[in-house]
Amino acid sequence: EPVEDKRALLDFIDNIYHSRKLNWDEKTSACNNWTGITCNHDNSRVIAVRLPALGFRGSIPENFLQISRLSALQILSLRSNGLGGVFPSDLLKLGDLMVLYLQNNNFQGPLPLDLSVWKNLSVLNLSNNGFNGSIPSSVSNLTHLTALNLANNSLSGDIPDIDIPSLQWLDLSNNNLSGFLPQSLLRFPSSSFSGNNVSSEKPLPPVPPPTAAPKKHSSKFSESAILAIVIGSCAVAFVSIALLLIATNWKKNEEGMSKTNVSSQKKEKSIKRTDSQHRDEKTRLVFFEGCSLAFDLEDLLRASAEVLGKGTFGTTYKAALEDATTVAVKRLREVIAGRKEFEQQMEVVGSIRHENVAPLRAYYYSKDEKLMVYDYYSQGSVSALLHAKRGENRIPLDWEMRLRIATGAARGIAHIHSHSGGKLVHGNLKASNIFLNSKQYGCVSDLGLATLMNPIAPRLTRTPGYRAPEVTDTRKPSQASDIYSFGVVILELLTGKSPVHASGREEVIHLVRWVQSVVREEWTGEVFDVELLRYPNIEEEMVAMLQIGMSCVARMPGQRPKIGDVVKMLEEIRSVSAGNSQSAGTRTPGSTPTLTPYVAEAGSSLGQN
Ligand SMILES: Nc1ncnc2c1ncn2[C@@H]1O[C@H](COP(=O)(O)OP(=O)(O)OP(=O)(O)O)[C@@H](O)[C@H]1O
Repeated sequence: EPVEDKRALLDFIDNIYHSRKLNWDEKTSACNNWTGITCNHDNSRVIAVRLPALGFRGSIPENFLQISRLSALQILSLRSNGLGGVFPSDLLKLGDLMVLYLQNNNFQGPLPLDLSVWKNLSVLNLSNNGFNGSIPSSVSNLTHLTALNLANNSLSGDIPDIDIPSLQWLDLSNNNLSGFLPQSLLRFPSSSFSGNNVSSEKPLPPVPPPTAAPKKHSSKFSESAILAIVIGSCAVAFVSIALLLIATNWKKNEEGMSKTNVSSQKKEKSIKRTDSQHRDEKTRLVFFEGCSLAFDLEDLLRASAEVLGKGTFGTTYKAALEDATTVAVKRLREVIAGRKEFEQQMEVVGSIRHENVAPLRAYYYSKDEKLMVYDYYSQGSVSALLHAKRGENRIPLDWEMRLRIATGAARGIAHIHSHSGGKLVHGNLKASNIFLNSKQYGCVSDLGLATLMNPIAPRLTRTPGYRAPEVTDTRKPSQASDIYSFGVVILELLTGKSPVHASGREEVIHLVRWVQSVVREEWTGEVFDVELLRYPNIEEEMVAMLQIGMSCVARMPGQRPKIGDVVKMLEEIRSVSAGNSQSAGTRTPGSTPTLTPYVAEAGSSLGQN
């Protein structure tokens, strides 16, 4: 047990107001039981203290770090608390510190003049406080710094020449800084300095791009590329520790246990000591794009991880990263694929960049844990947008939006279907896997997992109604079955009904069969969502979309259109009607396009049911 470290922590917590209770008890093991505490491999020292958003008030007790107490600390997070007072000078005793998060507090006064004690510091985030005075020039002595965030303070004066080649992420915005930008900082985007009075106009020779800059896009992953990205730009040890801890933490939460996984701590230690050849399998967190550098995932996830829902393939969590970014982390269950196959598939999925496909940002694979990290879509999925109950902050989806959702999603699917030599299949299309991109077009997510999963086990949780009739537990999804599932989504957008839903008479209705039978009875108008009836002159467009949806759900895979044709047909809906827009208001009754071919097909497929 790290007796002195434990004492220091208890002194700290006893002398500061905090609104959230901690389970720190003198009699229990700090290394194994205490929230927010991580120890080294033999539990002799505390190496990380993460206490975000605990409702601390007041200033950090002075001198709580007497000689040698907590001196092995590498990670300290006290972010998002109400801590005030001047910069806690005790922290300058922590010579091993690598990550310091004090953002979102009420600290005041100047920054310490001499920062050079932090010779290993990699991430420093002091943003959103009330620090004033100038930025100490000793910042340049932090030669291992990769991320520096001093945004939203009251810092003034000139910006010092922070010539640190390892620095990849810098934010000094919204202070009172002035003067000229030093040459060493011209490589950072202007947003790093916005909200100040600094000028970069001084004529200066151009600076070559930094050699240690993160690789922005990486679609091909050699071992060394993965390492370069992860170690070079992301402070790998922290992120991997973080993931290990999230993993154990989530497990803990689920199992109601509160035991820290000591063996993973041992692994974490070995990760830091070893190089690529000896990399433990648990270090494999792979980012697909230059990652945000202050990415202390564990710290942030633990503060605000929230379950978004359970799906076929696992549970998805919402997690806040660094204050502004939020990600969705999908924790996969029932993966039957081996490591190699899994990684290969992730590489394929992660290399897809298209505005209508939700980008996979990172993944993590270990024997016990498989995670996928996506952007978080705050508007929620199309399923949520369509089916949320009235009053639940629901914005009704107007017709334009439904058209954009269908068109965008179809373009995304077309991109997926053209990938990998035309062999890639989405495999899990449904409204809860379609989101809105920044242009408010549909954007498909969650692709390419079907081949990695146990086809039998997830049956219980599979959302019914989207699966093409030919897809069975032994027959894997195909591009044609994607088209069927997408057809169901189109029908869902048109009818506002879930693919399988209870009718008033407690009867289960299958959307596809219901639409087919209504159309066959020539009551076409009855299928459309009542919410759409308030928009004038859209019947023609709705009927055109219904025809597309119905062709996609044809019973025989060979009869379904290819996605390229679906995209074209969807795009034509608008361009045709845009051309007609003048006459639309004076359209004569009876000019609605006929449904005859689809009625015939619907009839025959119903017959086969
Ligand atoms: N990136 C994201 N942003 C916002 N919400 C998301 C994100 N990814 C998933 N969700 C939501 O979280 C919930 C759970 O998603 P998840 O993908 O785990 O299950 P699902 O979509 O219901 O089923 P499946 O596992 O078959 O995809 C769903 O409501 C989904 O819309």
